[in-house]
Amino acid sequence: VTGTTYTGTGIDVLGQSQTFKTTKSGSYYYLQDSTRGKGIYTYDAKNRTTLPGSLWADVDNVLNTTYDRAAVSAHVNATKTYDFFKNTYGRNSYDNNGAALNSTVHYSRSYNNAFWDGSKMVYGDGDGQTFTYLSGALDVVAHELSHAVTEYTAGLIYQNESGAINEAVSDIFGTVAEYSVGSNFDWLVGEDIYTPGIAGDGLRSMSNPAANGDPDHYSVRYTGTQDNGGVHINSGIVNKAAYLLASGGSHYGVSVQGIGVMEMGDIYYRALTVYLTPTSNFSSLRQAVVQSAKDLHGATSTQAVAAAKSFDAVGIN
Ligand SMILES: Cc1cccc(C(=O)O)c1OC(=O)C1CC1
Ligand SMILES: [Ca+2]
Ligand SMILES: [Zn+2]
Repeated sequence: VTGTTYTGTGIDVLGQSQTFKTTKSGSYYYLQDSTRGKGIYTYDAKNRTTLPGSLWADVDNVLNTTYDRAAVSAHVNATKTYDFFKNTYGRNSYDNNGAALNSTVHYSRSYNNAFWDGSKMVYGDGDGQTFTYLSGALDVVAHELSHAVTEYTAGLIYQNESGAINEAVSDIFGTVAEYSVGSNFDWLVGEDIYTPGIAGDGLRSMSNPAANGDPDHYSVRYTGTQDNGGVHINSGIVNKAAYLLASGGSHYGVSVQGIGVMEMGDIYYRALTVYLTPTSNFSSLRQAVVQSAKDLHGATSTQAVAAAKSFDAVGIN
């Protein structure tokens, strides 16, 4: 809408008070932040499946109802993710040209899912057991937006090894975003909105993929056809390598020197945007990450050595 920028207030899915940019037009305040790129827009699907739904309109710029929470989280977490990519990597939205960030919440009924549909992020409410409102987690929002970044850069095909890299890239930047601009950092994915009745678990674990039954070494990779050839399963192998590169540790008898979360993120961002292609497999990912570490830190740097070791530790040559 065309209007005037205001600062709205509200409560998010996690019960935290938030402020965010809104646009007043006529007698409504809309969840439209016109201060970032071509804008951040949050829509309401009203528990149906027609997309994008209607731009979220509020009468008093105060979003404190239970129904409002999913929208507050989607808008705030999209804002935080926009700022993360801009401030950390100099990337202006997913297309690096300020593309509008569109999110839809209250999609369908009890929908245990979140996805990037090629032009917008879509979040279900969850069924209250397996998931609560999926926009409530920064690492989930950044995961979904990272799918868009991947589409505009490496274009990793969403199946088999290239698809597992696509998924791991989203888990990696979801976690780096949580470390950089979020709160309660951990190596779990989606912990803030997964099984609200159970503490300490996540949809996936990057530090210990096996905790969720996912592989943490190439020798135990999934080779079946489910999940587009295991894109959310074999991502555990790459997630483990990224975790080891950031935090260090010993795995399958291989010791890795940790270089920190942000330096790991910088290396994977360069690999994604400079070297990876739609058909990259795990072996080409190793080459891309090691080369990126050399580009950024030097051929014989600690970072380059650790990058190679992190792939040795998960059996990728
Ligand atoms: C919950 C869910 C189901 C299916 C696909 C995805 C997907 O976006 O790949 C998905 O969202 C996530 O994985 C986010 C990180 C928690
Ligand atoms: Ca997390
Ligand atoms: Zn994903």
